Amino acid sequence: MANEGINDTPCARKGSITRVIFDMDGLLLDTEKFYTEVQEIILSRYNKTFDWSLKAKMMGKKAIEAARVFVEETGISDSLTAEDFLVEREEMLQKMFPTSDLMPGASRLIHHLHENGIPICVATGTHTRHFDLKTQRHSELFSLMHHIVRGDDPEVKQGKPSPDIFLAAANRFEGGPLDPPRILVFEDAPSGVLAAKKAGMSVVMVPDARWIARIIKSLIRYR
Ligand SMILES: O=P(O)(O)OC[C@H](O)CO
Ligand SMILES: [Mg+2]
Repeated sequence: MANEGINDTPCARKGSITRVIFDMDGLLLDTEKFYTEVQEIILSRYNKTFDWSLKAKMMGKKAIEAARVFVEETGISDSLTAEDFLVEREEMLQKMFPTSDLMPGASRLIHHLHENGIPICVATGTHTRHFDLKTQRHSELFSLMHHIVRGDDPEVKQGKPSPDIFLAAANRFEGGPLDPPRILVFEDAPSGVLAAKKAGMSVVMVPDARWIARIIKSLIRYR
């Protein structure tokens, strides 16, 4: 009777939810902390700090898109190109990604939906090589997905907040064209929420509690 539970949610007012799309980094896998750590290390070299507003602009994007935001927003693009930034962080990330843990509740929710016959998939901005490193300890869970769309998929011309990835993910479910509001997206990133809304889908944002704490602290500081 899982359908009743889903249909009761406020975001399903326009009709019952029939499909679910999951974001991956920071939503199913606790991998956003790796990007944060590496970017803090690199920025400290330039005596700059990595804050939530910059993090929010980078999350969910394709690697090169996020890299351009990083060097331009921090004003270091004269010293470090987006391409060199990617090369520099790669060595650190490659060691971290295979240790990726699941986010709390991710396994339970995926198993619940799968056992109740709700078609589920993943739409992640991450490219295939990083996807393979991040998921190598979680292949059983990801095998429950009907399909997985990654950032280097040819149909994903632009990363989030473009709706490309969610439209591609929706089209790959069986059963023909779907009514977008009846597709529920779970996202952690502001750009991902915007992408899902642009695709006309229902969306639940699950922000990382560690960033919420930082946002609240920064607000208190400026009161
Ligand atoms: O949040 P995702 O799964 O779209 O991943 C995007 C990047 O790889 C990390 O921000
Ligand atoms: Mg994410």
